[in-house]
Order: sequence, then C-alpha cells, then structure tokens
Amino acid sequence: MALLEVKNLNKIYEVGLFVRRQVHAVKNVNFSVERGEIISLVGESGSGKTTTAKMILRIEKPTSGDIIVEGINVWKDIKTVEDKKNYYRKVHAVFQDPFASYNQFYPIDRILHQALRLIDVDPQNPKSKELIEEALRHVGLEPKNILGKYPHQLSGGEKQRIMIARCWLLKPSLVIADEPVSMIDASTRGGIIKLFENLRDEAGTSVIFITHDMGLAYYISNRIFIMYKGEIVETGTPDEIISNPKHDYTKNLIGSIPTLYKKWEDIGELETRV
Ligand SMILES: Nc1ncnc2c1ncn2[C@@H]1O[C@H](COP(=O)(O)OP(=O)(O)OP(=O)(O)O)[C@@H](O)[C@H]1O
Repeated sequence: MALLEVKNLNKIYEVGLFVRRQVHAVKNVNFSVERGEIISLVGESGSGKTTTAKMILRIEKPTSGDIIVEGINVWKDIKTVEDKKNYYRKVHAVFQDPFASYNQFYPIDRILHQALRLIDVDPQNPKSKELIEEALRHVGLEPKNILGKYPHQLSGGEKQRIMIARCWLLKPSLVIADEPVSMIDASTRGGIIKLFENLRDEAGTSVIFITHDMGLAYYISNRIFIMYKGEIVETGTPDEIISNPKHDYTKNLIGSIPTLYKKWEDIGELETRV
C-alpha cells in the first residue's frame, strides 16, 4: 500500500463579493507517494500546488475526492482531537517562511517543545533536552548556540533548520515542504536540501517538495509531478522528465534550468563529450 494516495481531488473556490465566480484551483488530481521517496510537485505560481498541500494537511477541505494516508481517509476518518494529533505526528509541514505564524517574543525552544508535546514528551522532562539537542545536531546546529535565542537573532537558514529539527523529533511518515528554500540565500540552499535527503535516507520519511524551480526538483526528487492550471499534466523520474518531456509546459520549464543544478555525473558526461 502506498503511504499517500490522492484520488480525484478537486478544489473549487467561490470568489468575488458582488459577482460570484469559481476558481477551479485543483482539478481531478490523482497521485500516490511511496514510503521513503521524495516527490516534487512543480509548477508556476497559481498552478494549485499549495492548495493540494493544504488539503493533505487538513487546512483546506477538498470540494471532492479522497486523500488516504496509511489507509486513513484524511477528511472522513479523522474526527477527534486525538485523531488529529495522531495525524500531525505522521504528516508534518515545513513552510517557505518558517516562523511566519510564530510569536516573535518567545525563544525558539518553544517551537521544539510544541513538537515534543505532539509525541507526548513533557518539555520539563530531562529526556526532552537530550532529544532536542540530538535533533538540532541532526540539522547541523550546535544546541548551545541556538537554544534560548529569539527568532530575530537567527538567520533564515538557521530558522529553516530548526523547522527540520522538529521533523527529527517527530520522525513523521510524510513531510510536506512548500518552497522551503525560496527565502534562503543561494549559498545555504544546498545544505538545507541535503537535510531533506538525510531525513528520507535515515528516518525513512517521504517528502513532498513543492517548488516552481525545476532545477531543484531534478536534483532532489525520486519522481516529479508537473502541475499546470490545477492539473497534473506529467509525471516521471527526473531523468524521464528531463530527457523526454511530453507536455509543452514541461518543455518550457526545462528550458529554464541553469546547468549549475545539473547532477554532477551529467556534467561529467557532458565534459567528456566536449
Ligand atoms: N483561499 C482562496 N480563495 C480563492 N482562491 C484561491 C485561494 N487560495 C488559492 N486560490 C487560487 O487557487 C489557484 C491555485 O493557487 P495555489 O496557491 O494553490 O497555487 P500555487 O501553485 O501554490 O502558487 P504559488 O507558487 O504562487 O504559491 C490560484 O488561482 C489562486 O488564486
């Protein structure tokens, strides 16, 4: 059984105050994600990527269709607070602006304590300190340089690493990362991307990586899903998509990949041909 199955998923928004009209943000989307794989949902702004993620995260209710995680129908079977807590242990989000919804007047320890509570570990318990320190080291942060600080005292890259440290505390089955590096300066992006790969390789976590950047998707993914105007128009392994794109939109996206992102072996191959 796949970890996640998305079946005939649709989201229609009703917009306009006086003249009502409908925006069909997600159109009959079907896909599955296996355990321990990274898939990228790639598409331009407005193609429906975030809406799809929000439906999986139970933030937006689908207009129709089903989302099934480990056999549980996310919009039909999850009813109680305990069901929700169990779900958010399994499925965790990493957003573009890591601390956007976080109170800037609390030290960052609090954000890690929240994750501990989800797995029923009391932050006052001495074991919690050990878990937090271990999680921070997993993401390349030295606990004594981080704990007790406030968000404004940390760089964008450090903040995003803290959000990934939360994933190490929870070890969820699925992480949904929505443009996690787009606000981070180019020199630290690679390090953050690598952390998602570590999470997959060491904790067996599957990742849905949402991006408009085909180069990044090519680098990180086991499979790529191309989204265009609310629909998934093409799927395949990165090499299938790059070497044999079928949809015109995919062809355009590929044209925009700088060589910099190409995998080392491809660059090596190119160099031997020249
Ligand atoms: N709450 C909402 N109400 C009305 N329309 C919405 C709402 N949220 C999204 N939309 C519309 O749904 C469509 C898909 O938006 P979505 O945010 O999912 O796209 P996206 O591919 O994630 O884009 P981006 O990369 O810019 O985040 C867009 O036309 C958007 O304007």
